[in-house]
Amino acid sequence: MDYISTRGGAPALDFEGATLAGLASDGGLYLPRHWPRFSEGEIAAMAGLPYAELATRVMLPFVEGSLTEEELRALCQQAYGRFSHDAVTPLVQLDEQQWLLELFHGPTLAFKDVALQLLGLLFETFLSRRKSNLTIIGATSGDTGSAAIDAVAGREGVDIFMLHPRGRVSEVQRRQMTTVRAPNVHNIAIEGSFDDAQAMVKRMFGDQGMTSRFNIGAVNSINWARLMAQVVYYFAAALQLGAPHRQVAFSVPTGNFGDVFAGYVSAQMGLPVAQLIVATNVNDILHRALSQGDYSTGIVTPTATPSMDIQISSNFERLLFDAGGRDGKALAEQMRGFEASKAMQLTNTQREGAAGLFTSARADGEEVLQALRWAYDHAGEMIDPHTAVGLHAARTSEIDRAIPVVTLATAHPAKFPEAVERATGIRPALPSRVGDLFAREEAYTELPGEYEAVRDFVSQHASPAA
Ligand SMILES: Cc1ncc(COP(=O)(O)O)c(C=O)c1O
Ligand SMILES: N[C@@H](CCOP(=O)(O)O)C(=O)O
Repeated sequence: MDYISTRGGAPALDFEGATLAGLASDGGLYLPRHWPRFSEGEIAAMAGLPYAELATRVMLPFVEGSLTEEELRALCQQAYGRFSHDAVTPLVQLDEQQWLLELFHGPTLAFKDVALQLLGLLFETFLSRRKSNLTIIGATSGDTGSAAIDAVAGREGVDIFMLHPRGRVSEVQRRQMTTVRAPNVHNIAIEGSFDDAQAMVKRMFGDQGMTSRFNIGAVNSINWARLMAQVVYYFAAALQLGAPHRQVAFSVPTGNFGDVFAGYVSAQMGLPVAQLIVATNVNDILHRALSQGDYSTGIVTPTATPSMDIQISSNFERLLFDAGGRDGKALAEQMRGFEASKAMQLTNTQREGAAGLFTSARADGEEVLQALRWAYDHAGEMIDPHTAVGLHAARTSEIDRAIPVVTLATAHPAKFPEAVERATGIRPALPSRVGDLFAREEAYTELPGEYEAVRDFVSQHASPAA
């Protein structure tokens, strides 16, 4: 399988190359040249498989040429062996139509672990083959940071520099990053929003002064391997609910558009996905883009769902490319316009391509609290506020009653105790597996929201390319 850039100007790479490259050299994002498709019989044969085996079957076509089936299986068994639930991503029923897919049973309590536990192992495998090293530069609104740090802390040949927007992540999220003491982990709090941090990360991939000295790599969902691993749990959920013989809809709390794009990929692979609901908080650029074609940014508003306080959604570019006819040159032009004006209109082809599968909804602060309360009062489930954005969208969307609707439960409620307590009156306790988080000492560097400051810090602390 080879991978092409959404902007048409970078060389095609194999899976190993795309995983280590992170972002394409033309500023685009890598995607498989074509979507592998399973037959109905092949999907039916996946029912009941243990998660690591299902992951092996679903991801195998994507890693062809870079990993053997046995190698992939061994990595999946190792990655998913660290989850605290045997099912890895268990499904919970809320009422006749509504379901939750719990994605927070990994080491750092958010859905990011599902992909990042595997990505850490993929890096290790590929770097040892190449006798090479990697300088990871990442941006986080709270959850990617801790999951990536957990996945690579102490690993040979990898340095990680993780930028978070100062004061805009929850205390649990911050501590999960800043209390990890390993010489290869560098936490940086910058002034500004997640979007500012993400823009600096992308700029570093295009900075020749940096790329000539360091092997820059990505752990954000700009890295294709992240999305590939997230496709698996759509299969896991749909198979339990009767796929391939029954359609299933998903509601996905959305920020950077990575998780919901993984759902789109599952549909391209043959999973009977009836609908993907893109659920946003008041930072609703994606809701406006999908409902009106208007992709124009505003000021990022801080909310009780900080991980989704994002306006520039990296992976939306992947959808615009695929649903818009895979015209890299035209998309590069469109993205250049967007980068200059921070606004663009979707073309008719892009809107029609997306409309087949995607709908969208937006939840304000009060609606988030109401959804949290409903889950607790009605089904006895304590959910986190991001999940509540998804649940609000699921319950207010018009979907045939015969189709189950699965909301992705993207984080453990104890990561956001204030919002949960406000809605339910109960403060959720941290699971014992995160240990003495509040007793540990924190360490991080504060930098202004200026690219040059971050670049100089990375230059001083990273290991030169090997
Ligand atoms: C808890 C939580 N929910 C939802 C999201 C949104 O996911 P995505 O960025 O893949 O759209 C994030 C951050 O990405 C998150 O951390
Ligand atoms: N919500 C994310 C933002 C980064 O998204 P990613 O999926 O592209 O890594 C976070 O928690 O950091």
